[in-house]
Amino acid sequence: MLDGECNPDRPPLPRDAGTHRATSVDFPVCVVLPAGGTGERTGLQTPKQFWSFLERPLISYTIDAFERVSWIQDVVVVVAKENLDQMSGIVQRFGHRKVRVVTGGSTRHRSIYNGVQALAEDRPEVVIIHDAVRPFVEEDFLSKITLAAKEHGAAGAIRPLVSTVIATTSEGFLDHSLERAKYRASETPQGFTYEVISQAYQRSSESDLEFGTECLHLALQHCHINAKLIPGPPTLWKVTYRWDLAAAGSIIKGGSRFCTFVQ
Ligand SMILES: Nc1ccn([C@@H]2O[C@H](COP(=O)(O)OP(=O)(O)OP(=O)(O)O)[C@@H](O)[C@H]2O)c(=O)n1
Ligand SMILES: O=C(CO)[C@H](O)[C@H](O)COP(=O)(O)O
Repeated sequence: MLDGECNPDRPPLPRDAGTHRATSVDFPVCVVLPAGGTGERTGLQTPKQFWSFLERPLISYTIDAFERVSWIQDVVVVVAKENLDQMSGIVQRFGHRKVRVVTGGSTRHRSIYNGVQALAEDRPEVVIIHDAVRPFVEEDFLSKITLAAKEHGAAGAIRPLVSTVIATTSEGFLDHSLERAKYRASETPQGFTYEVISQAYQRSSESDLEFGTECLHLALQHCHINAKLIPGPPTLWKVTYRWDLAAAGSIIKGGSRFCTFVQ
């Protein structure tokens, strides 16, 4: 069994033990973009991935960020059943040529699992998972995540926490607080060998799929893979609230000048 494969009975390898570190992506890579959510936290009717800026929906900008990368083969976009026609229309209208559209599930994990299953015949070396509502990801960072995923089995973007995380009692009082310097926010893109992500999902329980929020955790829990964590740029942030839609619109309309400002 090679490093990066999923063996739940094996203790994790020491990092970098006996592995060959590639410096460019010269193996098959596919992408899963979960876009099956409703965007409840925006308080808007239209799911955020379908909001348009300069007459183009947000999801199309995200797809474009991946289609521009020559070493990415296929992009599986996962959408809710009721948005399948709309998504197919977007693919046609904006000429997306690497995209396959598949039906999502009731939670983010279930949607991603459907996307991973859609790649069963391709069996790419690495699968990148990236929230459809993080449109500003760049090739340089995708390449870091992909190479680390191939080497370690799993890799993910992290950012410093902006606030301290505290636990509350059921009565709404402080229970305890975490030491902020020890923790990071987990973001996307994340990368996995196909073997790891498919096994991790196959071994997931209904409870994992219903309540879990972290693919890297599934790889740890079910495949004993400690993901390599790579600090990412602030532009990876996830469009979550209405305010974030306004910020995304400013970046898109302001072009690269704004991106340079927020780096
Ligand atoms: N059943 C679901 C739920 C979420 N997602 C996707 O997972 C990504 C990150 O999730 P989040 O920001 O939570 O999106 P929503 O679930 O749409 O937002 P909210 O939680 O506010 O409803 C989004 O691209 C979203 O479309 C998905 O593919 N399938
Ligand atoms: O970046 C992530 C790391 O796993 C996910 O985007 C995040 O966990 C999504 O969670 P939610 O759908 O609850 O916002």
